[in-house]
Amino acid sequence: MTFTQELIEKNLSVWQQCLDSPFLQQLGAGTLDEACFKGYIVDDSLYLREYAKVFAWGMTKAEDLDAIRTYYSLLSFVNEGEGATRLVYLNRYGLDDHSIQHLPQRPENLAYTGCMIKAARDGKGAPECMMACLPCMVSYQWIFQRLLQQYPNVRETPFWPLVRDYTSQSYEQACQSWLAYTDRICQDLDAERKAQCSEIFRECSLHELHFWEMSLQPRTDLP
Ligand SMILES: Cc1ncc(CN)c(N)n1
Repeated sequence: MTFTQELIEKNLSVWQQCLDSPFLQQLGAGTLDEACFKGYIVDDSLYLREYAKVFAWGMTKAEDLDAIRTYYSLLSFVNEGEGATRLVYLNRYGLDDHSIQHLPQRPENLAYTGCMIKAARDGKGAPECMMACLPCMVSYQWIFQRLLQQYPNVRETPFWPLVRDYTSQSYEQACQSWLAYTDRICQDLDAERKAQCSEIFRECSLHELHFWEMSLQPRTDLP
């Protein structure tokens, strides 16, 4: 078993709780209150802005071009894929990127991005940076593939563009290459550093769960 397979295995129960969260179950069934979804889209757009900063810290510590290429591919996926989908939803709700920038991240969101940025800023290098950003990318692939199996009719709901982003073959391939890169850079780490990496991955998986739980409440500061 590779290091990342071990990490995923250890955190599957948390990812399963994400999948079982009322927000995602209602999203799959198409019954989710759109006010909650709107709040999620706003918080997630703010989250993705902060997510980019994780790689800014990672870049300052990069020791080779492989690290920079991997950060770049993650960032461009987030910007061109996820960011674009969120913008379509923001527009549907009469909002845009500019009009939400002054809004605060809700506490669970802020705690998550703070944790990722700290891991990349205070960590020794690429392994810590990848640990902070992988649960975000890979848990969504795991969760949304299962959600689509459970609720094939999600295709007929307003939430399909979001689900489609994380269930495409190209997303799966991208996740596989980010995982393979992470396994390569972690293979010679000593036990202590592997344990620290594992802890970052765990914390970020738990933050994912808290983000889904937070999203069941609508934001109260949107027009
Ligand atoms: C909070 C969160 N976690 C994960 C993803 C998927 N990259 C996201 N957009 N937002």
